[in-house]
Amino acid sequence: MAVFRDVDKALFPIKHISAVVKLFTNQLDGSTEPDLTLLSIVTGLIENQLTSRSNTGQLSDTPETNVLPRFELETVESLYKKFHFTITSFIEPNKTKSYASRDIVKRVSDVIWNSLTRSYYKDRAHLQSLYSYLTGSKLDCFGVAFAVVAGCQVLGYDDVHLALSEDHAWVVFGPNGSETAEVTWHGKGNEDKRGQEIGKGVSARSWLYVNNRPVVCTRQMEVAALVSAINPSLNSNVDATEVALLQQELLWLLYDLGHLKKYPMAIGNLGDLEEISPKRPELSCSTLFEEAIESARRYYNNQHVYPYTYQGGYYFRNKMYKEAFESWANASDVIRLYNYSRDDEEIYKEFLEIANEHIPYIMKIESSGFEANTILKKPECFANLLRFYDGICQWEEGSATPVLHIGWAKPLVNTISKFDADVRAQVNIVCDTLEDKLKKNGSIFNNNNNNNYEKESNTALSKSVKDQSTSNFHPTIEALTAACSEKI
Ligand SMILES: FC(F)(F)Cc1cc2c(N3CCN(c4nnc(C(F)(F)F)s4)CC3)ncnc2s1
Repeated sequence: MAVFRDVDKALFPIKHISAVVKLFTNQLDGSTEPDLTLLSIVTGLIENQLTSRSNTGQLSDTPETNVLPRFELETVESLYKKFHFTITSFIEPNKTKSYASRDIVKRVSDVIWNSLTRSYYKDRAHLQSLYSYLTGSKLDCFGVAFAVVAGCQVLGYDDVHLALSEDHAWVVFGPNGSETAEVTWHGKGNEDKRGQEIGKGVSARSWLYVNNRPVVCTRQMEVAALVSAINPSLNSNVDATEVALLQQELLWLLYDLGHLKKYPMAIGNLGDLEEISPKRPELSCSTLFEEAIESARRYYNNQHVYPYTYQGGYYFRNKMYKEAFESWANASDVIRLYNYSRDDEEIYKEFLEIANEHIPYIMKIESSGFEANTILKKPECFANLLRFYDGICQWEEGSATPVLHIGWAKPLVNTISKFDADVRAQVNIVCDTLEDKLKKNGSIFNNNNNNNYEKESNTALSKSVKDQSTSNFHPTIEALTAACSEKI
């Protein structure tokens, strides 16, 4: 069995974060494939020891934060052997160096699936690593997919890779990763689709499958995924500083090696950590959020929402409200081309919180004080808000499941009415006539497949609000702005 290389064994017993960074550096030096099983056990062991109630007292009094409790090689080795035995006792290794088959992938998924604890709280923290699987027989949705890929690596199927959307994970395999397979569950109360191909049904247009633009991982990006999945939370208010520091150091290592280039969420995670405790002043967290957006635009056809909500959240926390509106409007421009489905709850909650918590909070602040430079006087803020709401309306259009309900309307109208008439008047809303739309989008009769022609229509509002740009507002937004202008 592939035991550990001497250069890695020499780092044990691990007592310091720098030893873990060294282990990852060795594993990522390009001499062999990084060992997903080894790295997931080590990070899981550290995370679980430092975030479980048992030893919160021990470490907090050490002066420097990088000290860890001793992690022995034997502990890691015995867990490694246990995983190796679990997988190879059910499935024969790939002696012929062939591609994995759907049957093999499904059987590895079954080994993991059938060895999990019968029923447990799936959304709990710290259930993402092989340490959790091997010591507690518990994994979360991401953890099952990761374990399947690690299991296939143990068997010698190096064509099986992790594919990641913003809220789901599956695997690709075969020549050029041309085959896809579900290997884990998603959400609550949904029948799992393990073994099936990805996104053939109505789910094809749902955000959950990001219009078939997932992050398809290399082995090194799978290491980035396990590092991103490290969860430093001790409880909902406190993080274990050593775990957060370890995650940040490992993300910088992966960033410097170029393994985050095509992984927007990992760059966003690093941006969040840098905002809390900057390690690289020359690379500000706002630059990292911009890089995440650039990556999503360049490699994923701008079909991902989170890069914009990472950036919007940063601006909001730092009271940069005008910039936050622009990020959120850009996030909305992504979601407008999707059809909302029941699997998209996570992103629905994200937009709901922005529309019904963050924006009303900003309106309250901006309209209470004597803010000389208030955003209520800025037409581009009004324009970006309309673009934000318009995207959500268009998201709903042609979807089987409604998005908006009365709870959305009150904050929406409240927000729009906070802008003075003269400010609103500066936003040119020139709507196409129907024949213009026909010319631009082809026959209206092809919209029987749930308004696809509306899905293609581009809202030109993103252009400067001053020029005579045309825009295709959703009727709701058009009516609302018309109602406002009547009030002038
Ligand atoms: F595999 C699944 F199913 F878990 C889907 C994935 C999620 C995720 C992630 N996340 C999810 C999004 N996430 C966000 N944190 N803040 C976010 C924002 F709202 F501020 F944008 S989004 C935390 C990290 N970070 C790295 N990789 C992945 S792969």
